[in-house]
Amino acid sequence: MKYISTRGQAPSLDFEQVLLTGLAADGGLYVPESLPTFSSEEIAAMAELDYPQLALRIIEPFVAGSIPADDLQAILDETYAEFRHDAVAPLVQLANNQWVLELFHGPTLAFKDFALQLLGRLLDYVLERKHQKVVIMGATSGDTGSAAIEGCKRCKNIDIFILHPHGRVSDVQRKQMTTVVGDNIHNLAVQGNFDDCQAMVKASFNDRSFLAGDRSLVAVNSINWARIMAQIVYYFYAAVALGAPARKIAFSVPTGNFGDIFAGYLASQMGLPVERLIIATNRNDVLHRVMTQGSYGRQPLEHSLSPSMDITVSSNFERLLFDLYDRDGSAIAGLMADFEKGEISFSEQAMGRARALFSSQCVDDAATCAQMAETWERCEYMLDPHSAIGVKAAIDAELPAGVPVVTLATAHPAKFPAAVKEAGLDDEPFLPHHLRDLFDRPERFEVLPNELSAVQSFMVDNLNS
Ligand SMILES: Cc1ncc(COP(=O)(O)O)c(C=O)c1O
Ligand SMILES: N[C@@H](CCOP(=O)(O)O)C(=O)O
Repeated sequence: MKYISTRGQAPSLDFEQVLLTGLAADGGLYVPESLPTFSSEEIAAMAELDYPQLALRIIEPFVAGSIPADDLQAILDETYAEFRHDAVAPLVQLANNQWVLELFHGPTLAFKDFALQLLGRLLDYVLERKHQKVVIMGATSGDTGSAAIEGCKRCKNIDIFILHPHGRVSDVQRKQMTTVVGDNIHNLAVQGNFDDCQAMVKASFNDRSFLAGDRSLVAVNSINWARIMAQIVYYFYAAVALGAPARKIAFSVPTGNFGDIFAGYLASQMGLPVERLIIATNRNDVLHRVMTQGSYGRQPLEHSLSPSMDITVSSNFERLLFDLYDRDGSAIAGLMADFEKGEISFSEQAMGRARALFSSQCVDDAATCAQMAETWERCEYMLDPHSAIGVKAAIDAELPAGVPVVTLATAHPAKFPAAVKEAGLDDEPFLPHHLRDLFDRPERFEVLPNELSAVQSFMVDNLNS
């Protein structure tokens, strides 16, 4: 399997190379040159597989040539054995044709664990064999950071630097990152917002010269292809459990960086019968504006009750654009250059293609709280604010009668106790046992100004030899 850049000017890479990088040299994002596809019979047969077996079935074609299937299965078994639910990603029914797919049973209580606990192990496997050390740089609005640290903390060939917006992640999210102590783990609280942190990460990938020596810079954000790849699996898992391929399934996906929903798009391109992908945003609604107005522009970032989705530059949207524009790298390079200068508009043809599969909804904080309260009162089911945005969008979506809609429940409510309180729920969310003493653990993090040079100097000064 070869991977090519969305901007058409970078060398193509194999899986091992794409795992060990971030942005392509031309500033684009790597995508597979072609996708594996599954027939209806093959999809029906997936019902027999448990989660790690299904993961092998979906992931193996993307990895082929880099990691032998037996080794990959062992890595997948170990990764998902760590989850706290036998089904790994259980489905819960909230109402007729309304389901949630609980993606928060991993060690750090968010869907990021599905990809990042695997990514850590894949990196460890590859780096050990290559006797290579790398530097990881990642930006987080709260969840990627802890999942990446948890996934990589055992890898002695990695130094990991995670940038989070100072004071803008929940206390639980911050503690989950900053209480993991190790010489190779560095938490940087940047005096800016998530967009600032993500821009610094991208700038560092675009010019890696600040890292003297031969250490490669590796991404843990969803700009790394392996992140997206791992997230395709649970779309198949949920859809098959609800009767695919004999019937179509819709998904509602709380969206920020467009990584999770892009994985759903890929599942549909690989043969899964998907009726609709609902882009559910908080009031940072750049993607909802794309769908309703056909234009994409920068907006001031607003802080909301769903902080992990406080994002206004949605990285992976470029990967979808690449397909919407017939995989024309120079068209994408042109669009992204214009986006740097201001608002861009998309062609009628591109928007028509997008609207054939995607719809969107923006859910503000008041509606988020109302949905959390309604679901709690009706089924005693506690949603986290991000998942509540997905459920609200699922309920409001106009779908053909009888089509089940699955909302991806992307985080555990105990990560966001303030939002649960604000929603007026008469119960508290409890952290699972392994995190019960989280607030007693000592923290370590560095507060840095919102300046690239300060962040890069910190990284260089704190690299382990
Ligand atoms: C809890 C939670 N839900 C939803 C999202 C949105 O996912 P994505 O960025 O892949 O669109 C994120 C992170 O961005 C998240 O942390
Ligand atoms: N919500 C994310 C933001 C980063 O997105 P990613 O999927 O590109 O890593 C977070 O919690 O950090």
